[in-house]
Amino acid sequence: MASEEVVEKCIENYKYSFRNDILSEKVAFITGGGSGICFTIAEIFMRHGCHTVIAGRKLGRLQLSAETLSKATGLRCVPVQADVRKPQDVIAAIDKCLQEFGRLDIVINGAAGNFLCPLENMSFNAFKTVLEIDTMGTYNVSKVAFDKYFKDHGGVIINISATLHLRGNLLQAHVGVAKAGIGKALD
Ligand SMILES: CC/C=C\C/C=C\C/C=C\C/C=C\C/C=C\C/C=C\C=C\C(=O)SCCNC(=O)CCNC(=O)[C@H](O)C(C)(C)COP(=O)(O)OP(=O)(O)OC[C@H]1O[C@@H](n2cnc3c(N)ncnc32)[C@H](O)[C@@H]1OP(=O)(O)O
Ligand SMILES: NC(=O)C1=CN([C@@H]2O[C@H](COP(=O)(O)OP(=O)(O)OC[C@H]3O[C@@H](n4cnc5c(N)ncnc54)[C@H](OP(=O)(O)O)[C@@H]3O)[C@@H](O)[C@H]2O)C=CC1
Repeated sequence: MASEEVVEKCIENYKYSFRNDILSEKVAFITGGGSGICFTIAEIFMRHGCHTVIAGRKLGRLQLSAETLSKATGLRCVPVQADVRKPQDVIAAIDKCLQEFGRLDIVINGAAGNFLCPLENMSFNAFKTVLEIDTMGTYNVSKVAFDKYFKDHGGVIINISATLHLRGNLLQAHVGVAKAGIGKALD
């Protein structure tokens, strides 16, 4: 692990609002599950009986997060390196999930990119990068999950959006556009 990496922490004294086995033996594929909000989504799913695959670009952090999650919950968490902008990575990652668990029930599209930048200073590539991660990444993962498993077995896709696109938002026009694409086109 690189020394600057933040070690994600699980919830202390987790209190159940739903039955603790409500996701028993289900499998969730969670992009962005190595950190932040989606790490905690993975944790809560696991506390309710769900095995998980967490996907992102930084394998070291994913491995550490998977160990932390499995230790806290007693469930399996498989870390997979994949850049959601690259269809071949996504195909390999969903294949890995199906090899490990033989099923897929839930996809969480949480991988995202953001930085604060006025539009007047933003490069072509900066704007494109955020759209490719958030919007195209969501499409890529959803398409592969559907083609490889959901088409025949059904399943649930949850896309993590934001409220940035509902009104104008200073310094985050790129993310507003990307999240609007998720909200309007893919829901
Ligand atoms: C929430 C804002 C996030 C960070 C800002 C920091 C502090 C926040 C302070 C206050 C917050 C205030 C309000 C927030 C309110 C609401 C938030 C709502 C929604 C949040 C949505 C989120 O998605 S949060 C998740 C954030 N997490 C991440 O972004 C992690 C992953 N990010 C990355 O990997 C990189 O940041 C990346 C998105 C740039 C992608 O990496 P990579 O593919 O390696 O790309 P690069 O080659 O590095 O860059 C590609 C082009 O983008 C240009 N670039 C990169 N950073 C900046 C920058 N800071 N400003 C301007 N341009 C930037 C880069 O130069 C490249 O362009 P070129 O033309 O040079 O090629
Ligand atoms: N934080 C906030 O205030 C808000 C967040 N959101 C949304 O919630 C979700 C989680 O955000 P948050 O927890 O803050 O962010 P984090 O920065 O902790 O998480 C972003 C995750 O996305 C992964 N990721 C980024 N780019 C790629 C890529 N190209 N391929 C695969 N994985 C990638 C990162 O992993 P890695 O670096 O390993 O690739 C990281 O784990 C996002 O969808 C965000 O837009 C919505 C509203 C507000």
